[in-house]
Amino acid sequence: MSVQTKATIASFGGKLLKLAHNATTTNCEMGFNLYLPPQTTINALHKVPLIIYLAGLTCTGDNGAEKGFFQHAASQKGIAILYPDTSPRGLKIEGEDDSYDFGSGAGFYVDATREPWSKGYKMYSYITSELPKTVFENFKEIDGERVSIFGHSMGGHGALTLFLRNPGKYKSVSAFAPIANPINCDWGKRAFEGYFGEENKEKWAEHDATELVKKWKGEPLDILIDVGTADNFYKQGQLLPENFVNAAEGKGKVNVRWQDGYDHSYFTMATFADDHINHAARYLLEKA
Ligand SMILES: N[C@@H](CCC(=O)N[C@@H](CS)C(=O)NCC(=O)O)C(=O)O
Repeated sequence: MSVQTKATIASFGGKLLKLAHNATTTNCEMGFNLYLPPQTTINALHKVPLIIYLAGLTCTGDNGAEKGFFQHAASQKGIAILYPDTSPRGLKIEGEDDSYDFGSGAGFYVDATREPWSKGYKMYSYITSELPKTVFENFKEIDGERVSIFGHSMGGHGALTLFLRNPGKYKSVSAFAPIANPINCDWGKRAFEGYFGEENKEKWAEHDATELVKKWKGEPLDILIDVGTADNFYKQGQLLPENFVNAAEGKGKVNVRWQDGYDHSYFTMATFADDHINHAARYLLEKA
């Protein structure tokens, strides 16, 4: 599985690589970004852990890499960052590019079971399996045994659900403004109806962080979540973090920090980026 390098950009002493590969799960070429911290160039034998950043609606792998400021702390800690795209592109499915919250840019990190989306909208398999396998094969400086995950909005939903569905696969999880209970908000209902079908409510629950956390039987949780008090999507009831916190009662620590005056944008993420990388670093470096 070869990877094509489109650009190499110096960033915080390391390298941000703009890459692409032909993915079989999503049936198209997928672009992604990979940040290699300075530790990998200083000593090629030094293996670094990886954190996967899942972006939100309308995003590609570029948004987090260019506006999240995650490379700052990652370069200090010696952590690589993988920035995937949020959906397949150009599958020529009717209506694919018509709305910002469904289809391209809105894969919701699920494997669609409903036609025609089931042809390539397999972002769950792509993120949990095909993409990391490709990265570990092509970049030997990354330690495939030490991987964490985090994300924003739709990507926060992705990070929480991938972590909760795969106990032990990821060393830690955190999120900015996650869609924490998609089966009960408009964004989630639209996506799950489209990708799974209206009738398939069991499948909906399998990809809902609030439903999943109720069933959690793994290690005590330690989840960091930032939500801005000026986040319009929170105010519209798209995020529902309180439902997640209530459902996680007795399962460990869910630290929701209400950030006064902050909105849904990348300014919020850039501001608290270091905290999320440091949260992951505790599990990827100190407890590993
Ligand atoms: N276009 C949508 C908003 C979409 C949106 O805010 N997307 C967030 C993730 S949910 C984002 O990160 N956008 C890209 C950016 O800010 O760089 C609207 O106008 O309501």
